[in-house]
Amino acid sequence: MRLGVYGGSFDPPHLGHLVAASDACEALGLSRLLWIPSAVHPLKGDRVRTAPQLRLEMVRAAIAGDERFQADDLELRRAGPSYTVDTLRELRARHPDAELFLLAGADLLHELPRWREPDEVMRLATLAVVSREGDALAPESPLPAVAVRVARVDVSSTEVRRRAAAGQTLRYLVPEPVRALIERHGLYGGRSR
Ligand SMILES: Nc1ncnc2c1ncn2[C@@H]1O[C@H](COP(=O)(O)OP(=O)(O)OP(=O)(O)O)[C@@H](O)[C@H]1O
Ligand SMILES: O=C(O)c1ccc[n+]([C@@H]2O[C@H](COP(=O)([O-])O)[C@@H](O)[C@H]2O)c1
Repeated sequence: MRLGVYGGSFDPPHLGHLVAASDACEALGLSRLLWIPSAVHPLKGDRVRTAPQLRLEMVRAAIAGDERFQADDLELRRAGPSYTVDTLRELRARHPDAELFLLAGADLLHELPRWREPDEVMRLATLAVVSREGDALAPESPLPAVAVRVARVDVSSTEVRRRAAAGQTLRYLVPEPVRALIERHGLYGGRSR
């Protein structure tokens, strides 16, 4: 089985994540893609404010109905920072025969050497670097990785949070059930519609 691993803060999940995940599934021929919200981000730490359980709930709402996608709370069940190497070890133990693909945006490529045990991360999984159409070609990377071309959807969680705080609509940037959760819980300090 070719198993994809998509980790992130997902604060909140948005259409950019969904299009990238869907295109990567097709391009890599994945049987399944696990969406894994981080509990404590190893580098951002407490800067991710929204409660992990709520981010998990938003991920579940975002991917509902797509049988290729599955949310996994394994990082939420672990204490301490959510190191990717620990996640991959756990998945390797759970699926000894699976080939693991770690999806990462091109923006993560330069910070990867600062991750915990980057060599082990690269041994446990094939790094699949998601780059969007129109991106400048990635600078020469010393890391072995496959490049996955995905459609460009220029949305970020930062932009969604900014709009929510400003009371602007989030329609068409996040899936409708995610928008409803943001509204219901009054997330990001605004009255988004
Ligand atoms: N619009 C997008 N298209 C494709 N991939 C994306 C997009 N936005 C984020 N990603 C990728 O999704 C993964 C998880 O990202 P994350 O949850 O931090 O979202 P983000 O939008 O980058 O958040 P923030 O704006 O808070 O930094 C990362 O690998 C990131 O590169
Ligand atoms: O393992 C590490 O040291 C490490 C350091 C930084 C980020 N990560 C993981 O990278 C994924 C994407 O992070 P981000 O910054 O896009 O939210 C997320 O699953 C993080 O837990 C992992």
